[in-house]
Amino acid sequence: MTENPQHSRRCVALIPAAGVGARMAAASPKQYLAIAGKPMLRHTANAFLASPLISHTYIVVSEGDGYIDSVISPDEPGVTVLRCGGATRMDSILNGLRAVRAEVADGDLVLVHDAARPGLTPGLIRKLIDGAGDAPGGGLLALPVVDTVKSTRGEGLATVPRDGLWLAQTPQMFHYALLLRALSEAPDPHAITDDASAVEMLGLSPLLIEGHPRNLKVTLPSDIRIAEMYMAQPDQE
Ligand SMILES: Nc1ccn([C@@H]2O[C@H](COP(=O)(O)OP(=O)(O)OP(=O)(O)O)[C@@H](O)[C@H]2O)c(=O)n1
Ligand SMILES: C[C@](O)(CO)[C@H](O)COP(=O)(O)O
Repeated sequence: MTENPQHSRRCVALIPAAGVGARMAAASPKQYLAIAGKPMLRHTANAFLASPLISHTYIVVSEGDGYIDSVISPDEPGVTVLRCGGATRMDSILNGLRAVRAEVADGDLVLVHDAARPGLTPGLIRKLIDGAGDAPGGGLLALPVVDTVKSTRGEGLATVPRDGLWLAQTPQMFHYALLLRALSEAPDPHAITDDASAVEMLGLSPLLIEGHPRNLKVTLPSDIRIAEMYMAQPDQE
């Protein structure tokens, strides 16, 4: 039973999981690497399946993906695998949005979340929906920058003032119609690395909701042990 008493709109998850994990340089795509005894993607899907706020979860994988059926059983309730992954993360998300057009209403909230962020919890999902579910520009989990930021973009080394700087996480949550429009109209979708950027290009300002370090994106081999440490502390947030 999905908890949704005060809204007619539903909340659905869309997990882009069609990457190759080049920076991880593993034998399989990183979303299938074992973390605390389970494939990374299983942890990520479980966070949404355990949330009473999420009506359905869609997972976008590459057309020739040979791993997914051993992680998500084809008849598993509450989750649908879409074999429409694209050349980039944004292509995969846009393909996924178009694939579910008949099942998702324009006013439904879509929570786009990286398969590579297995530390997500139902508590963080609720925090995002409660904090930004009614915001016209949607919202995303993010962490304020706590280190000094250096830049080598210009001549020599420069320090970038860190006040007001945040590191974007996912889920990034928007009404279905807005996100579909933003990604479809983005002038150069391959130049943007997150969904909020496309929404910002429409002149909207998604709300930043403080996430948690456990929700890190597992990108490099050194991230695996960090993720496993957090997996050992279930539902810390
Ligand atoms: N064409 C792509 C590229 C990425 N992703 C997904 O987007 C998420 C975040 O991307 P990233 O961490 O960059 O994953 P990869 O692209 O696999 O990693 P790399 O850049 O190291 O190859 C991941 O869950 C990844 O599976 C996707 O669905 N389709
Ligand atoms: C969407 C994201 O996780 C927000 O930080 C990030 O932009 C993904 O970047 P990647 O290069 O596709 O991993």
